[in-house]
Amino acid sequence: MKKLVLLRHGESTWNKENRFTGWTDVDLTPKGLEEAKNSGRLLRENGFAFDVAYTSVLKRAIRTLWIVQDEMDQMWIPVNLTWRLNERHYGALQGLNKLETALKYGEEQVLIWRRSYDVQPPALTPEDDRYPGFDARYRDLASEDIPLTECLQDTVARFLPYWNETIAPQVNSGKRVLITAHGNSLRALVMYLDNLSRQEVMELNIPTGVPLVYELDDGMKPVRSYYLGDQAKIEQAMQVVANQGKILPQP
Ligand SMILES: O=C(O)[C@H](O)COP(=O)(O)O
Repeated sequence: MKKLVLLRHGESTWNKENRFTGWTDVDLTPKGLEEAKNSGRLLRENGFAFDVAYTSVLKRAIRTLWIVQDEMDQMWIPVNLTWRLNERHYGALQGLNKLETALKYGEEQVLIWRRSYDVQPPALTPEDDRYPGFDARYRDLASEDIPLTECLQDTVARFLPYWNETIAPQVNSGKRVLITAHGNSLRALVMYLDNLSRQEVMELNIPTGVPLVYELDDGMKPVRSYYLGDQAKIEQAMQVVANQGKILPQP
């Protein structure tokens, strides 16, 4: 049986402030650091070990990986960083508070921006300070690969070739692979692995800092997938993610 572990980074400062983040390079909060440490501990206690790891070029995912490696005493494994695992680019929404955006544009519109498969959020202009083309880490990208905004379909389109050409062959050859990435880049992968419809993927919310284990057969088809940890708490954490763009009655 082939095994693959997916891990969304721990809570970031902008997760805590409920802001659309996308490619903004924010760091982990103390709670996020703790979630990363806990993930590493859970993986170690459950007998996991890795041969190779993949992550994005954003520090919340990179730091989560470092903490997991440290906790597992596996600082030595090869680590590959790729922009193709970055969070979905949230366009001109990046930096805005999700609740304030729902109050301004309506919950329905925010749900469409967050979870529809093929509706892009409003785009940045290339003059915007937030345009990734100004950032040294993307200087070798072709300009058509640098997003101004992305819907999930765009994220699937930039990530899947990397999965097929680089990560999947490693998993297929029996290497134990860890991917630390982001809510929506991981939704793109889960959609592909579990063959989810556009409708089904709308309901998929991945919590921060909880390892998601996939067991795959020889044809790379998932036989089973499960989160490691307290299942009731994980359900709650998924609901928290789902609720981020909702206008909820005050308790
Ligand atoms: O980029 C972000 O804001 C988050 O990492 C993911 O956000 P979402 O759950 O609102 O898509």
